[in-house]
Amino acid sequence: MTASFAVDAVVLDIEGTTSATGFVVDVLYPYSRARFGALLAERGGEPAVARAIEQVRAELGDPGAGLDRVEETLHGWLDEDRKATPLKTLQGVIWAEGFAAGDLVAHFYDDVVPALRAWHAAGVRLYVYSSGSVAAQRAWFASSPAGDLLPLVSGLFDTENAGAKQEPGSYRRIAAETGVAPGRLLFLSDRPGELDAARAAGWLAVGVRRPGEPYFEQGVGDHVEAGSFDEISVSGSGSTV
Ligand SMILES: CSCCC(=O)C(=O)COP(=O)(O)O
Ligand SMILES: [Mg+2]
Repeated sequence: MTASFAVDAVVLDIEGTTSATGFVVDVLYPYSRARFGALLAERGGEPAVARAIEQVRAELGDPGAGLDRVEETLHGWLDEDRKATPLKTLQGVIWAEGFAAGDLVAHFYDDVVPALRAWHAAGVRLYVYSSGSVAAQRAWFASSPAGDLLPLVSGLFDTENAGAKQEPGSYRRIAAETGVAPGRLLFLSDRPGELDAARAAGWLAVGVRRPGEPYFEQGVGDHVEAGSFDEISVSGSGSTV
């Protein structure tokens, strides 16, 4: 069954939606875990790293926490898969360098890249909204197995520049930033709480429910659902794909 939408823009979640959670957890997380210690010890003077360290200390309620405690906290958040902004910032720094070095290549489900190309060709703008930092998103889309997908993407949003993904205010902020009316924005995500927040902000939303993903069994609540991007038809300025 295909779900059809007339919209000006599609906003994409990454993990569980365009890409496999298993890849993120099994490949990207260990890559960052092995490098946090050196990043904190050697590059604490860089603005993004310094800000993230301060944010971890603030979360701990301990402004004097040493770097060992900061690193231990990051590892604990990784174990919990907590989408904490400073964790994501530091992962983004590490992953961007891993992608640039050719150590990492992003994962996209097979149905995703053809759909993104078709929607973009139909005049629909594409945005990303992920808990992964903007730096991580940029590197991810630039390093797909199908080549650089960034030319397809009009903008990138994360929990730092837009806010938490389960808050309707974040979606209002993104709508204002893109200049697209809420009813002409379609959000694709695997998480019901995110879909609820987008809908509360007046957006259209589709729950992407892929077998094997962590949220597959739970489902997407009362949202329209799709098993892949092949089941989503989007019409932009003229054509339908
Ligand atoms: C390239 S972003 C890496 C994935 C990640 O760390 C993450 O937290 C993704 O979460 P999402 O909001 O896309 O489900
Ligand atoms: Mg997700």
